[in-house]
Amino acid sequence: MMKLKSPPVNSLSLELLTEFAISLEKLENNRACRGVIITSSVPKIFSSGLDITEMCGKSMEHYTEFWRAVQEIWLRVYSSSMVTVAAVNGSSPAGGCLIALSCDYRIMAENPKFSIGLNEAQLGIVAPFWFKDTFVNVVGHRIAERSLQLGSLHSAPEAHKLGLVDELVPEEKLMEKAAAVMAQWLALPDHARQLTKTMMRKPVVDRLVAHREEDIKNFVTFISKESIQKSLRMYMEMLKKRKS
Ligand SMILES: CCCCCCCC/C=C\CC(=O)SCCNC(=O)CCNC(=O)[C@H](O)C(C)(C)COP(=O)(O)OP(=O)(O)OC[C@H]1O[C@@H](n2cnc3c(N)ncnc32)[C@H](O)[C@@H]1OP(=O)(O)O
Repeated sequence: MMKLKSPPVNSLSLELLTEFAISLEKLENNRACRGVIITSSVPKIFSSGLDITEMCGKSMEHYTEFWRAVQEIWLRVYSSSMVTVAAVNGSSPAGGCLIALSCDYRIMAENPKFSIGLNEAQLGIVAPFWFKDTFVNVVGHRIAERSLQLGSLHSAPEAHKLGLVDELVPEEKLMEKAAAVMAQWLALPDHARQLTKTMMRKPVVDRLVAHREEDIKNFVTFISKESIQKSLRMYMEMLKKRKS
């Protein structure tokens, strides 16, 4: 099991992304480990997505390093040879949702206050093509298009209805259910499951691998624009005001 543990809201900072990638690599290289459940140790939050402070007021070099780390975590989770189950025990916007979408199966706590989705448009930013591809592969084109354009965050019941999460369970049953799903997936021979997963996901993975440097350049150019920096600053202020 891998628990995201970076209070208060599991923002995906460069540090957390790097630790996460190293842990996944260790598990991937351990032949005895055939599956991983990804969850959070922060109450009510799975992950608040990318750490916005990593994308605000920093140097081009920093944005480059940060975006490479975001790409890396997606590549590792999406193309993992292990069975990956997301036990979504709280809200999971944007980058948090991407991690869940990249797993083989998503179980979410049945709490209507928890929300999940790719809300980038609400921040005035655009979800990159590989976020979009991952989303389309889970929910289909029409639902992804509407949800992405509106930057929708869906409540847990709505997310289940849309197919964004596979199952809802009472919060206290989440880990038990995740373990049961894992056992079900692990009952199959690894090689058949792994080859099938690769066949289904390879085109999307290959697309980023082929355009990785271009994608980094696009991100750095986009995020460095003063208009985008202003949108992100305003969004952070809104988050802080909402609190007070
Ligand atoms: C051409 C290529 C273009 C590429 C463009 C870029 C694509 C970028 C892709 C992905 C983007 C992202 O992932 S952006 C992150 C989006 N995340 C969100 O919108 C979530 C924002 N947060 C919330 O809605 C809430 O915080 C919460 C629901 C997650 C939790 O609510 P709660 O009430 O429990 O907590 P607070 O809101 O009080 O937050 C506590 C504390 O954390 C700070 N915070 C929250 N989220 C983030 C974040 N994502 N990054 C950094 N900091 C965050 C919040 O401001 C509070 O800070 P203070 O205690 O200092 O006030």
